[in-house]
Amino acid sequence: MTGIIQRLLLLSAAHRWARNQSTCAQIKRVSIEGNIAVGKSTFARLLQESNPDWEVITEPVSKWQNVDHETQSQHSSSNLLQMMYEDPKRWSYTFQSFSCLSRLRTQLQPITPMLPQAPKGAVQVYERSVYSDRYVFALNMFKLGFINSVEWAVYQEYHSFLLQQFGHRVELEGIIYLRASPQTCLGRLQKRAREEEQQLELHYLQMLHQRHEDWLLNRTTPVHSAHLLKLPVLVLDTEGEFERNPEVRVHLISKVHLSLDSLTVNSNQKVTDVFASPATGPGFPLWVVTEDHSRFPLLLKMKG
Ligand SMILES: Nc1ncnc2c1ncn2[C@@H]1O[C@H](COP(=O)(O)OP(=O)(O)OP(=O)(O)O)[C@@H](O)[C@H]1O
Ligand SMILES: Nc1nc(=O)c2ncn([C@H]3C[C@H](O)[C@@H](CO)O3)c2[nH]1
Repeated sequence: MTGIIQRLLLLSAAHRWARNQSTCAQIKRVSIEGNIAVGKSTFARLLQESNPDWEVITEPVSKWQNVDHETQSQHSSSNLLQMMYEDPKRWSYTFQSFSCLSRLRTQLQPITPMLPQAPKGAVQVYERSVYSDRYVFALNMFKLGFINSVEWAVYQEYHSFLLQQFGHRVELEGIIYLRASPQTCLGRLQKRAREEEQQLELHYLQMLHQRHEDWLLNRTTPVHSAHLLKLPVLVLDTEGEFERNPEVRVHLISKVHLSLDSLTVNSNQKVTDVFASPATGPGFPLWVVTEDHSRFPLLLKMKG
């Protein structure tokens, strides 16, 4: 009984909190998009270094390189990224299902507890998103004939369904598009020399470049949510060296700051539940769930 009363009190306090100063309304979520090897990870690292308060979430590449499975009761691990590049017709659909799932999982992760207290505003930066999964890569694999029309229909159906179900939880407030020519990306890809990418040709990067241009610049790619249509896109020219050139770096990072300042964030959500943190150790003991199923740490200043 005491438990129920405590829960009700907490819920009502959480409602007050949500009305007054919704933490979720202060978090800006952006994804960094761009061609293979354009410099997303590098730029994400530089953003993190200049904004230690931000939460930068990298692309789950290692998950794709190590898919655990059982073969005749033996534990095994396979490199799906490599399999997809070696035999795209056989593995592209499997790859897109898995990459989409892993991106969804990443975007649904609870925020780090200290993020809402970031003095200059809470920002989450994702390296790619469930959106590029569909409107760049899966679409490209379909156009190349590596995903057939049935697979494409199935992928689109569950992608739309998942996005509809998770609603605001997977929405972004903006996109940073790192833009460079496919030739430049090929040069960086060769310099990085990731083993699985050795066979990649300029033509593939040219196609991916066009998918990015159509989605983010020309806005001619049909998208399936009104939110995406309105999403602000910051285009950064990354043709030049920014890794070692501090002037270019500062210029690009200040552009990100400027555009983040102008972004509006997601609207206040009603609190529907409150729960104790499952994690041990320091952090926030209480979390709230909002009507769109998002979870946020409860930052309450309880009166008297
Ligand atoms: N502006 C730049 N100028 C020159 N080299 C760069 C620049 N940005 C990144 N690089 C180099 O290019 C290579 C690829 O960069 P990075 O791994 O950041 O690309 P990415 O976009 O994250 O790749 P992926 O699409 O595979 O995730 C790295 O060797 C990096 O050091
Ligand atoms: N087919 C396919 N679909 C995706 O959604 C996707 N996302 C990333 N990649 C490839 C690009 C880099 O080689 C490597 C790391 O970004 O993984 C993808 N490939």
